[in-house]
Amino acid sequence: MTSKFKYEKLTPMLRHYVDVKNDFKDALLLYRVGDFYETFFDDAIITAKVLSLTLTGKECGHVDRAPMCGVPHHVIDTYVNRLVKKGYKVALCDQIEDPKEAKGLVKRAITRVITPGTLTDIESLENKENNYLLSIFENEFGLAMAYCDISTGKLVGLEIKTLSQSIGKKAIDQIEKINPSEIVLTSNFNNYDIKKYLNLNNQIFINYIDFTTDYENRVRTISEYLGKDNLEKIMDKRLIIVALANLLDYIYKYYEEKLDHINNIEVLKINEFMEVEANTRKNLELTRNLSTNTKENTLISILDKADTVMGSRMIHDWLERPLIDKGKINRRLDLVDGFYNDNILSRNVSNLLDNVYDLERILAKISYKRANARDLISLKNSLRDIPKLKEILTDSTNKLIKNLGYNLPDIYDVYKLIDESIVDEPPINITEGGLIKLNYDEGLDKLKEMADSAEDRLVNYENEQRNLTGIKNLKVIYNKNNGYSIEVTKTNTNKVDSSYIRKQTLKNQERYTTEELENISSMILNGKEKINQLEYDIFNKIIEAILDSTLRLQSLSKMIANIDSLNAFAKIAHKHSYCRPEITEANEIIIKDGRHPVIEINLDENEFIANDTDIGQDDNLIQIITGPNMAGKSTYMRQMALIIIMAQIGSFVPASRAKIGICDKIFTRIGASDNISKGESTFMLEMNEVSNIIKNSTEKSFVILDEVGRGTCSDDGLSIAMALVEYLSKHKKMKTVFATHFHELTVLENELNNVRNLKIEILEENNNLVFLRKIKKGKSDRSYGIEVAKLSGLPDEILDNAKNIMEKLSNEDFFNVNKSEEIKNSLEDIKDKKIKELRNLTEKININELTPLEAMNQLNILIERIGEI
Ligand SMILES: Nc1ncnc2c1ncn2[C@@H]1O[C@H](COP(=O)(O)OP(=O)(O)OP(=O)(O)O)[C@@H](O)[C@H]1O
Repeated sequence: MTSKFKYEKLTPMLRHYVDVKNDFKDALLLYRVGDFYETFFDDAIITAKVLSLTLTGKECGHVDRAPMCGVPHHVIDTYVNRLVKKGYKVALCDQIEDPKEAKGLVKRAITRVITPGTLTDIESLENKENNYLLSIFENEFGLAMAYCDISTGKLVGLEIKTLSQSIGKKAIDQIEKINPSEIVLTSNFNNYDIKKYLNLNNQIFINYIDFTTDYENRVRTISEYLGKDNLEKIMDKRLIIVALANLLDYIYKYYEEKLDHINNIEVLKINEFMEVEANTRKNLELTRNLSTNTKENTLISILDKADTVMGSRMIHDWLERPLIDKGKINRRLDLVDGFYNDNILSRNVSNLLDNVYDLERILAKISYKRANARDLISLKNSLRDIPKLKEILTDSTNKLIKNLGYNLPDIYDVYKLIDESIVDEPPINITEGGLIKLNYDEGLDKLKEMADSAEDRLVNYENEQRNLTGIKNLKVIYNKNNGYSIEVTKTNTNKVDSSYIRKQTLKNQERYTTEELENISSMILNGKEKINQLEYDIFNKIIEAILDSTLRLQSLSKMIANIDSLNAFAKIAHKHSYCRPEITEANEIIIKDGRHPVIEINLDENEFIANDTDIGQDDNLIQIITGPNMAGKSTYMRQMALIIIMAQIGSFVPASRAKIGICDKIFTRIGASDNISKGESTFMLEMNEVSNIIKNSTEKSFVILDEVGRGTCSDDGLSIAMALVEYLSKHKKMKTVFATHFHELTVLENELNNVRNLKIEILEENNNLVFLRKIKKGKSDRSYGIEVAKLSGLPDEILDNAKNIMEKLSNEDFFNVNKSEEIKNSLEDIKDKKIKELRNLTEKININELTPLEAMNQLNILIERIGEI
């Protein structure tokens, strides 16, 4: 508040506003006044600007009016979401007593504080992804994370215990996987790598909370909010206890009541999943496309064919964490197989799931008491077909599918409760009646009967008054401010009865009331008020009853997500002709007719050329791929990695046969996107990544190296690449594919027994290249860079000159003469050619035939051409 407004002189309401604001200085304060949420002073200026609203003013006890802006209460969620998405924290201050009963200023208090991680409005959230609030805690023993999606109730804890120098990197990989919208850190948090990462990713909202050394207090917090069973699960994980307690404290700072749907902590052991580091996830375009940063043309866009949003979120989860346990992978594959082999079942399951809404988020909404009757109807519709789903699954001849059906919890009672109580098309508002069906509550039915008879009385009374006065157009009307009145046109006022009491005079009408009308109207209005209140009470009881079934509903939504995800994998397997991979614990990857799942669907049928892979045995651990630019080297290497990941999340794969030896980690060193903003040069980044691969890979890892060594001059690059392959061959046993334009590397096949050469074939036809895209054993002779550059439309002059220079470079004598002299000569050649062209041009100009304008244009052209020499 600017100093020109003195606190003492403000009106009582604005003084209270300022008091509340002082406790929530970092938030925009929206303050309920009647049917509006209003905001004042500096917050009003910001809010008006961000939301493009009109900035007005309010009398405030000073000469100047206080800056003010407001939004209607029924659309508050939309406005709050917009503010939060722009990076603001918003505090809502509500009226907590009925204004009619208030003596003096209506009591108000903060009821919600909304930040990106605590957003719960279903409409504003990306429904196929979780919206996580993440808490990180680190001490000398390691680092822990606890994260929660308040809009679904998913709560996870994990610990990272590793060498302190690599803890930051590992934590950043997890942050990228979790993709939180908000992070809670303790005030003493000082991990340099993470802080640097968060600074660069400034779209993540950061909150600092006080650090407490009182460990017992942290334990008590968990016990209070999650109960003893959850506490027991993590009793030996002290780091998670602190991170989780901090998270719960933050969540419950603004939710007074216990949130029933946040009731279970899942402990994630990160070494039970395949390690795919952040840059590899990016390079392989698992969930984000490298060029547009959207989901378009990513692996998730292929895999996510779930019918429910819960299924979509589960597929996302699976893709973030591929499995490494053969049994677990096969359990998923067996079920996908079950759906794959029963097309009718798969289609029927899909049709039934299509009617299921976001059960997790509806349940969460019910839990934090923000559900309306329409949400209950969505819940009812989602539950309607569950018995049918159970039936078709248990009817399956496949035992595993049968079990999926048996395990589905029986939830018909919740369906029945909503079906019997809530009208089919209820209003959004839950305080104005019209929610509860007839015959559900005897008391409510009686009140409604009485209200109906009062309404009948009103109709009769209106007729009686018309007869009594002889005024044919006399009407009994109702409006919100004045209640019921008898309305008579001005021309008829002389006919009204003497018992009529004048209430309101309008331009053409006069409005009256009578003792009788007052009686009837109070019967109706009191009746309505009582009905609304009773309906609201009944609605809340229904909510409580549904909340009693929280655990069953949560287990149902998990199972639905699971069934949906497995069935989605079966559907895509059919659609794109994938095969079931054989999972082994051996070290080899054998793929027959493998395809790149994303590139193939962007091409016409059969246009994608399938290729085989055989890697991992003692004699073919390292494969050096040479071939022209554009031939398909990167595509081939990426497709191998994607097929491995797909197999390990339990999906069928784009191939006609695949034997996948489980990989513990996948690393890629692809391309060189500059990282100057992070203070690293392209070459430095390349070397850092290679060094990280060498340090962290095991014999179970799969590594892609794409053109390592190209970030520096060719002699240095080649030397590094060669030394690297030699080192990998002698000291490391991971499966490595290395695409390169250093053809000299292919000599290593003869020298090292685990190195094999592969090439991608092309045809040269009439001076043109035909890409065959077929991988073969052997080495390629040239890169055909100039021919490929020709396809890009580079000017002929450059291409011709490049050929010229290349010929000279390949001439052995070239190294004996001064290189710069050679290049200078070649540049002189170009200069001569240009002078010749200029002379030709001037010879063609006939000055006598040119208009002054044409002469000017010619002059311009000549000046430009001379400038090029
Ligand atoms: N097997 C294939 N079948 C059909 N088209 C393919 C195949 N492989 C690659 N392509 C097409 O060729 C394009 C170039 O492939 P890719 O980027 O893999 O070539 P590259 O050899 O790595 O090239 P460079 O050496 O220039 O990086 C791809 O974008 C794709 O459209």
